[in-house]
Amino acid sequence: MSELIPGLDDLSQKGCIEVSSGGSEFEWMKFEQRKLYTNAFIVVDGKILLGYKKRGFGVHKYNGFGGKVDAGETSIQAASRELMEEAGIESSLEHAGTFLFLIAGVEWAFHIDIYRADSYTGTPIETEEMHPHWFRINDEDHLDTPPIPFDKMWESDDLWFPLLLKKRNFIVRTDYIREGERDVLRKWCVKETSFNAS
Ligand SMILES: CNc1ncnc2c1ncn2[C@@H]1O[C@H](COP(=O)(O)OP(=O)(O)OP(=O)(O)O)[C@@H](O)[C@H]1O
Repeated sequence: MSELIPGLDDLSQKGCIEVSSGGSEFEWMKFEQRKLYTNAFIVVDGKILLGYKKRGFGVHKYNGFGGKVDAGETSIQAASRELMEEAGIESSLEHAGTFLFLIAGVEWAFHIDIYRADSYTGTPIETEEMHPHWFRINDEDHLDTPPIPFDKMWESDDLWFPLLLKKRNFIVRTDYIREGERDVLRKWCVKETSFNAS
């Protein structure tokens, strides 16, 4: 039985398989409040759509499309709204994972609901916040499309992307520190919560 991750629902961790963890020499960071965010990934025909963030938090990184959940909105409503605002597309999103992210210097914890979809309608467009690009998800197909640019993403993304791409559900906690201009991963735990791969 692996350690329960503090800050994430205990029940959802029951019977989970720990996929990876690190930074056991450090304590999990404390936090007083959490803010709800979303992050949506479209995976179609061997490719994933990521956006290059042009401004704000996580600027110059590639990521899914998402943002804060507004008052009066459910998380999935926020995820659909952000996907339209940031990429100009609509999609039927499925919940893929829950991600708790702390970073030294930010007083709240980011509680991020991660969504995925294998289809969408519309055409991805560049918006004020994001520039969309397709990346191949393996090295067997679409060799004319670049691979996922993990070196230009959050350092922890490659810990849970394999689960996202295999359609396995997961929970993740990552604690980061700031070193100068860099955000550095210090402690993490990734658990798979569903074992019914499709
Ligand atoms: C390791 N840490 C992380 N790993 C992966 N993704 C992360 C993340 N930490 C934040 N994210 C995502 O980054 C976006 C920020 O959203 P952010 O631009 O601040 O929100 P929103 O669009 O509401 O902002 P504006 O108020 O319009 O500027 C949002 O998708 C959120 O899920």
